[in-house]
Amino acid sequence: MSTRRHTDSEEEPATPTSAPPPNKRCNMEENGSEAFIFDEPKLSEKCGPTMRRFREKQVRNISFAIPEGYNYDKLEYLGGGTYGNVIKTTFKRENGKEQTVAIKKLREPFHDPQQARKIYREIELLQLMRHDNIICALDVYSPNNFENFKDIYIVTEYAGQSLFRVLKHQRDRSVQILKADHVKFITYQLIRALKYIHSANVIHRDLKPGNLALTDDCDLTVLDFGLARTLENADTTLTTYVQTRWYRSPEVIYWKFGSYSNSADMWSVGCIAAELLTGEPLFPGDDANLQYQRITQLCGSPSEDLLNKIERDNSAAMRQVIQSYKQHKRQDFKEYFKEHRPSEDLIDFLEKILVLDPERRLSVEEAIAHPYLAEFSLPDDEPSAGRHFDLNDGIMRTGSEWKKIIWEQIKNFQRLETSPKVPQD
Ligand SMILES: Nc1ncnc2c1ncn2[C@@H]1O[C@H](COP(=O)(O)OP(=O)(O)OP(=O)(O)O)[C@@H](O)[C@H]1O
Repeated sequence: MSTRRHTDSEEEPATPTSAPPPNKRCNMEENGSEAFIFDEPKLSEKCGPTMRRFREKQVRNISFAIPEGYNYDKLEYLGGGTYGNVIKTTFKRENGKEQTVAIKKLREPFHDPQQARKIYREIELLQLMRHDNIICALDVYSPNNFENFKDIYIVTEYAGQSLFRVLKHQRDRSVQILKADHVKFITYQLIRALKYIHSANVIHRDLKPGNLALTDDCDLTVLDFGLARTLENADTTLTTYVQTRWYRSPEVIYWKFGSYSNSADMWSVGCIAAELLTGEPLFPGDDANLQYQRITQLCGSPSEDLLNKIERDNSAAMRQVIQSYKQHKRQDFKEYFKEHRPSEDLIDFLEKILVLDPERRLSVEEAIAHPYLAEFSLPDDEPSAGRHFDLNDGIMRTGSEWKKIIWEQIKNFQRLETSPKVPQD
């Protein structure tokens, strides 16, 4: 049984209370956040794409529409990012069991066609992805009618504390919550999820601790597909804003490299695994230049071979710019990380992922077979998607076209057995 406490979200730690394996479990205490208790608000008339009733609730001055059937008494604020605000609540499943969920209210979903397309992708992927370590949508709704369609809510299973908060708590309190076995188990689950994601021909593009959640048992879930795209998509103008910079690969920040490939996600895995080991972000550059310096100080400046590839895929001018930066030799990883006493396997794993040339970086298939993860790896239980996901979102569409498409997407949302039932009269 987990020991859940409910206190302020900034203060509360997630603390593993027991050693992880042999059964691949690591107890983590998980916190709640602020609880908001209100007078009972009225149920609306039936409205929205699926004709449901809602109650309006304020959380941190943000108005949330809570569908009939959900618990609206106690809403906890989980956080807000670029694309929305998230609260936690529950609903009763058909079997009477309480399901804890995260409800994300998207911020200005129809601000522009690009934003609308991101939302479309996210809702599609949240229905297509079916994997233990990947979040899936239980419900999607809007309380608006088509004429004033502006608010979209996505409901996912509550997946636990964000890894960002666990790491922040470690730093703030100077405690070590994540021990070597936790680091390995978290990394394994991340790679297991990525194997599925890449096999579907999807790149996540925004892997970072804030997009990973951990349960009390140290089960990891990849959240948030807002920036993901398929490799087949014609939209190949890949801008550098796509990922939080600290976890972004050098080929994404500094030079275009062939087409943007899923090895960029592997770079993020390397940064996350190193941060799990040390407790500190690996390349926390305040700007793109400082970021580049930090990367090359550890991983070395581009080799002649890589420079040739950069020139081939970009221009001679780009090569010159890169050569004009201060040149660094690759450091000895064993020496660099020695105070954290990593295993030889972990050092080898990091060495093979934190490689500037994406063509030489470990692929997800190679990573899952690496000796570092052998303790957890069960090849028969590491599913692939079995097909490429085609999002059919490469066509340029206007804002109002996206509005119609997303309205239909919500109307036709594929409910799961664990989804809340829409009350019928
Ligand atoms: N299903 C979920 N289970 C648990 N926590 C969640 C879930 N979905 C979102 N969260 C948490 O809610 C918070 C806000 O999420 P959101 O995706 O809006 O922002 P973010 O990922 O922090 O930032 P950004 O979107 O700018 O990258 C995060 O701390 C995230 O971990």
